[in-house]
Amino acid sequence: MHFSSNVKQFVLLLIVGIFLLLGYVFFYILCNYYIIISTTQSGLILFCFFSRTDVVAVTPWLAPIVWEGTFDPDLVDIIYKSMNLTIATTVFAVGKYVRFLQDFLETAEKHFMVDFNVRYYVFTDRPDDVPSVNLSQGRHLSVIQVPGSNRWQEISARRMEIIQTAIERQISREADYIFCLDVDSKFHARWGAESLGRLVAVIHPWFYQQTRDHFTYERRPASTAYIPMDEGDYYYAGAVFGGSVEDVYTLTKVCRNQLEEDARNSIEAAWQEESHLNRYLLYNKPSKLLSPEYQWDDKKTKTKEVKVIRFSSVIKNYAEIRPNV
Ligand SMILES: CC(=O)N[C@H]1[C@@H](OP(=O)(O)OP(=O)(O)OC[C@H]2O[C@@H](n3ccc(=O)[nH]c3=O)[C@H](O)[C@@H]2O)O[C@H](CO)[C@H](O)[C@@H]1O
Ligand SMILES: [Mn+2]
Repeated sequence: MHFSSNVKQFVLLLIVGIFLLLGYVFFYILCNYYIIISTTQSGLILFCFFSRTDVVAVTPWLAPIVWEGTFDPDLVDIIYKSMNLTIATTVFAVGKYVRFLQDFLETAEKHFMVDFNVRYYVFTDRPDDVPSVNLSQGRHLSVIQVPGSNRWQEISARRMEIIQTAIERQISREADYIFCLDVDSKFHARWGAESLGRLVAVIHPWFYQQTRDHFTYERRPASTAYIPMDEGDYYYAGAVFGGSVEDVYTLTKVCRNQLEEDARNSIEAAWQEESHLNRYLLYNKPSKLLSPEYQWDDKKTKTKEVKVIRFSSVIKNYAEIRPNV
């Protein structure tokens, strides 16, 4: 009798122990892996991948921040490729910046939205100098002539107005999503459908480890791009923004109006359209953020969090390439 009550206690303890162990394993898996079960034409697929603990992968308003290791490229492709989407890509090559087009387009063909319908819209004052690059099936390129300027600040800032007009005239009928990118850049690795969202911005590579007081927002209240010292979420790069064509249309329209209002008041924001973009995104939160993997700078030494550089600005001689200094 005495012996059997000990056995009972032992068995009970064993069961509790097993449950605790299972709970621990379950909790560990929950915290460290994403497990996704998906039904596809070929049946049930189990996706299981390790999550990152060295970077923050979500904003305070619960928008994902896309880092390598926070998504499964195979799953993303299965979901998005069946939708037959078209992605517009705007790129400006005004004046001497046409020289960047070849590398930009050739590397985009290798890495940007591979197997999707892509429409490049190249805005330039030198249409004859646009290189002919072999495009894969489902990919198109339109050249749109725009005026030149003797001020780089104006070329950079006028992009908002020109993109807004191009969306109205053409892009809204031709694409579902849009990315607006700097031309002085190259793709190095996959940039796929994980980047798609309603309103998408990229965290600037020089500021992702900085606190808000170091952000180079426009600080003069006289500008419509003004952000007070105690506000701001991230410092976004002007070289990459995107989203649904509709949402990007609103963004470019608002930024364009604010740039024009500033011009009427003879004030130019510290970083032109980048300042206005930051102001817009403070009050219209992006639904997805891209990590600096999607906008690196070749001048910057790679940091340990950045496992893969997907797109980066090339090193350029500003004095030689820009129309003014
Ligand atoms: C990484 C990043 O966020 N870069 C931003 C930054 O410096 P950046 O040094 O990247 O500016 P930038 O010289 O690349 O100019 C921005 C873009 O404007 C176009 N362009 C410019 C000058 C010219 O003569 N011809 C021409 O076509 C071209 O597409 C270029 O990529 O500040 C700029 C001005 O505010 C923009 O906000 C850029 O996006
Ligand atoms: Mn640039």
